[in-house]
This record gives sequence, C-alpha cells and structure tokens, in this order.
Amino acid sequence: MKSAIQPWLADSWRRSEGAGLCEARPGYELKLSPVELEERCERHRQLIALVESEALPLFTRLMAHTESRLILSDAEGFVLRHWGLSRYSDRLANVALDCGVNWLEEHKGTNAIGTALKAKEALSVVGEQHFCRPHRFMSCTASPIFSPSGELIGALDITSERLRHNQQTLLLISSLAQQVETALLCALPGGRFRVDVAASRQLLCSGWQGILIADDDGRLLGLNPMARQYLGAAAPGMKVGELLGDDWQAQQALCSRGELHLSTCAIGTITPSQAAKSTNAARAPDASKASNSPKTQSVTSTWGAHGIKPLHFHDPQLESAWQQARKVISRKIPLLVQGETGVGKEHFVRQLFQESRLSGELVAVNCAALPAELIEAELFGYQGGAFTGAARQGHLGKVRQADGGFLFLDEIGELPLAAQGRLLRVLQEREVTPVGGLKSHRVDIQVVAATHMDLAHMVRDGRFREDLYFRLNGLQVGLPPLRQRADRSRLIHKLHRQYRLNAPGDEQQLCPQLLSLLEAYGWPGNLRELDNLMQVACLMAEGERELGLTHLSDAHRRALMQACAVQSASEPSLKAGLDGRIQATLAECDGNISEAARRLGVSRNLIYRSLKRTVS
Ligand SMILES: Nc1ncnc2c1ncn2[C@@H]1O[C@H](COP(=O)(O)OP(=O)(O)OP(=O)(O)O)[C@@H](O)[C@H]1O
Repeated sequence: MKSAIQPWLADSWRRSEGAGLCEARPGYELKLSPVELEERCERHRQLIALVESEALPLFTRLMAHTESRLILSDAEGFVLRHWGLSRYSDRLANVALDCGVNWLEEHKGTNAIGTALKAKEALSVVGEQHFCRPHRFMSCTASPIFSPSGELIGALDITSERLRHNQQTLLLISSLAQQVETALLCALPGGRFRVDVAASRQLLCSGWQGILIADDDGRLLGLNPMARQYLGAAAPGMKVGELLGDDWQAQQALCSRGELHLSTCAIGTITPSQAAKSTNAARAPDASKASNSPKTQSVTSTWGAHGIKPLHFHDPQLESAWQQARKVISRKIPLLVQGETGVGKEHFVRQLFQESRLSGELVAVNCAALPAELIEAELFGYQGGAFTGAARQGHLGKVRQADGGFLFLDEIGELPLAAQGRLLRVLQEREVTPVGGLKSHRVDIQVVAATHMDLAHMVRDGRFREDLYFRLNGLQVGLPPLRQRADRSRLIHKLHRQYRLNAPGDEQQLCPQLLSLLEAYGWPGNLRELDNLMQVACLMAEGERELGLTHLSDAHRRALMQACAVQSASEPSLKAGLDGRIQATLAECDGNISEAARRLGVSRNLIYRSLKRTVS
C-alpha cells in the first residue's frame, strides 16, 4: 500500500511510524478528564456555537440519512463535540467519537483530523489509508478552521463507517469550515461594515466572494483569504478607502480597481447565519483527481454495465428526436432533452455522445444532487492556493473538465436561481473564470441539459431565468413516456432476453398473458420501472421454461391487473385486444372462467364484462 500512496499520505505514514506507533494497535489513548473537557469547551464556546448554527444545518440536510457524524476538534486535536444520529454511532463511538479524545497524528497515526491539522489542508482518509488497522473501518474527511487572523483554531470532520468519502464530501466539509470562518469574521468585535468583493457581479453573492470587515472609521479589522487574493496588500489596520476607492460605501458599485465589483452593508443588517449562507468557498480537492470524479466514473461504468444497444428507432417520436438531436450536436448547438422521469434521457444523451465522437469527456452534473452551497466550486472550479487550507492544485470544475466534450446538465430545472446567472455567463461567453482567479479560460463544450420539469412554465412562474432557458434551448426534444411508445413490446422482449436465466438447453419464453398485461400497463416509472421489474422477475423465474405473472412481486402483479382493468373500461382499442385474448384463453380452458382469470392474471369480473361486450 505504501508504495502506491500519494505524497501527503506517505509523509503522514512516515510521521506515524516515526512517532513509534504500531499498525496493529489503535494508537495511544490521550483523553481529557470531564473537567478538562468542560474547560476547553468553554474556551471554544463561540466556535462550538457557530458550528451548530452555520455548519450543522447543512450537514443534517445532506447527511442525516447516512451513518455519518460531524466532529469538531480544537487545534490540539481534542474532540470537543460530535453530532449525528446516535443509533448509528455505536462502533464509531467506541473508537472515534468520544469527546475529549485526542486525534493528533502522533497519538492515532494517519487520520483525517490529525492529518488535516498537520497539513493545514482539507483531506480525506479513507479506510485502508488509516495508519492503525483498528481505524480502517472508517472513512473520514476533515478541514482545518482558521480564525480571522489566520490562526489555526480547530478541525471539522465528517466520519462514517461505510460511506466512501468522495470529492463532494471534501467540498462539503471545506464549505462548512468556510462558513464557520466567515461567521467568525463577521462577529469580530467593533465590526461596523462588511464589504464583499469579487471579479464579477454574479460572484458577489456566490459564496466565493472576498469579505472585508471594517470599523466605524472604515478601518479594516479582518478579511478572508479570498479578499486577500483580490486585494494583495490588504491587511488589518488599513483604510478600506485606500484599497477600494472612496465610493466603497455605495452598494453594488463598480470599484476603481480594474474589474473588481463590490457591495457594502452595515453589520447588524445581516446575521452571521445569513453571512455564512452567502459564503461557501470550499477548499477544493486536487484538480488532478477531477477527471476521475465518481460521477464521471459512474457515467462510464453504467454505460458499460448495461450494454444497452439502441432500441429507440422503432418508435417514430423517438426516432425523430434522435435525428434532430444528432444534427444540432454536430454544430455545438445547445440541446434540451425533456421527458418524464425514467424515460431514458441520460441514456439518450450518452448515445448522442458516442455518436458525436468528440475527443473530450462526457461530464455529467446532477443539478438536483448538488447543494446550492457547492455549485460554484463543482461547476466552475477554483484557483489553487486561493484559500488558507486550500489544496495547492485547486479544482478544475466540471465545465473545464468537459472541455472538448459534453457538459450534461441533468435535472437542470433544479439549479438554484443564483447559480443560473453564472451558468448563463459561461454559456454566453464560452469562458469560465475559476473562483478566486481573475483569468478566464475558454472552453469548447457541447451543452446538453435534461429535465422532467416544464421549464417554460417555470420561467412564467419566475423560478427559472428566461435568458438561461433560451440559451439552453437551442433545440428541445421530448422523449415519449414508455406507455406511448410504439416499440413497447420489442423493449419488453429485449429486456427479457437480456436478463433471463435459462434452464439448461431451453430458452425461457415470455408468457403471452403477461406480455399483454405489460403492454397495457401505464409505467409511471417508465424504462427504469420496466428494467427493474424484468431483472427481478427473471431472477424469480431462474431455470423455468416460462416467465409468468407468478414471478412478479405482489405489488407489481396488483398494479398490472388494476391498470389492465381500468384501461379495459376506458380504451376501446385496448379493450378489443384484451377481449380477443380473453376469448382465446377461455377456449383453451374449455370456458372455465375461474381458470381463465387465473391464467390471465385478471379478475373474474373483468372476464364477465368482456363476455358481455363480445356477446352484445
Ligand atoms: N433504451 C433503453 N433500453 C432499455 N433500458 C433503458 C433504455 N434507456 C434507459 N433504460 C433504463 O432506464 C433507466 C433510466 O434511464 P435514464 O437514467 O437514462 O432515465 P432518465 O430519463 O434520465 O431518468 P431521470 O429523469 O429519473 O433522471 C436506466 O436504468 C436504464 O437502464
């Protein structure tokens, strides 16, 4: 393991060995007494309170359903507090979470809290990367926290038993630490004005802006690392007017320093919590890892794993959508794919990407899964070294990662309004400026967005920017729901062939009664539902000669039969088809209605109704 690890990890393992730790044991137990712990917590009262008000709500929203816990340590590595669902924490509590336990590297070997405090950088220590074997069941991601004067004051960590920590966890923990730091800055005694500075208007409230806090006389009390990045020589004690020009108190004014924009407000008109909400600058993960992001990997693997060949072309609406889409992507015109959930929008886009033969990657961004606080970092990346604690290489961001390929914005309707503005600019100018940087980078991307929502309706309601809607909507194609597809029967057979587990020497058949029920069903979950149903049913029917209604789950059996009954009462053509099948089955069963109902998987009443129709 040691030979393959990254330099920071190798260094940390060397330090752990140097401290005399043994891999087989859990390190040394250094623990505060209850009185000592209480004293320490009292000293860090403000920090604990700000973690609870600024970081805990977002952690809870995103991670409450997981087995993760949020842990706060002080700069000396002592755990002060932890939060999360206690029912999950038994094993973690025994090993990791006890308040008062010290997690410095010299006591516990490589671990996220100790190593982040040492490296002064946000990082993840996943399973086997822990130096001590008893810690390897955990995955931890931690970020250092700095005071407004730049002093290291603690570490914030997310630890879980099973969850694999990924780039998003790293962004999340960095963002949480950043929010706490901003709240500390805004709470500086004597602070009267807060001035936000950024390279563009959109960035001013993106969470990536520079922040300066000044007193009544306009003298600088503190500033965040991003402000330092923008204003170079700025330091506490200086007059804000010297840095930003005399009109600095005018809201949203264009500053005299080149491209910089600024916005000023009096402290007291914003709460620390509001302040932190507009500040989410995350310590970015290593940009060199960006192309291996989990989402990108999953794009490739899903494609390979399913191995689904194009089945679209036997439905006229889909065929037309496909032909139109092919034409616009060869000219880099933005494409908007609309369709109900599960109709195969992502699958369609991947096929287009293959068709395009572009040299770049298909980079998928699930706008619904991205918390608003992480969007800027995830999409636009940020400059290396822009923040204290930031990874040196910075973060490339999805837009630049997609250069030369497809940027696939899935669930675009879920993108928060604030991020819509910046995305619009990128699409208009084909340039992206990483947060913290003044230099923009040209990108050559095919933009494809997908949604199950009615964007035009959202524009009318003011929930989606009209200008972005028109920018994304070079061509809009709609994918039909499965219940309207002319090739339903083909799809059903195709998936059956794909998943069936045949009896030796015998190819499993699809029971015709089941086929007609599947064809008549409404498929609210579309292809996703059909795919799941077929996979499970084929497992249940392993080795049998025929796949029938009995191999379906109770819920699906009931749903299919109900749908069939409803449809038979409402749709004449379907009714006629069903009547024909009922008559044929009745003939096979010598007129035995109960037996025919059993074989068809429908109620006897349905058969009586059908008989009435055919007799009259
Ligand atoms: N042409 C196809 N043939 C067979 N199965 C398909 C096909 N297209 C998609 N699927 C299956 O349907 C499921 C949903 O597909 P996909 O994720 O592309 O839908 P979607 O419309 O993007 O869904 P959502 O709106 O929920 O994101 C996948 O599991 C995939 O395996």
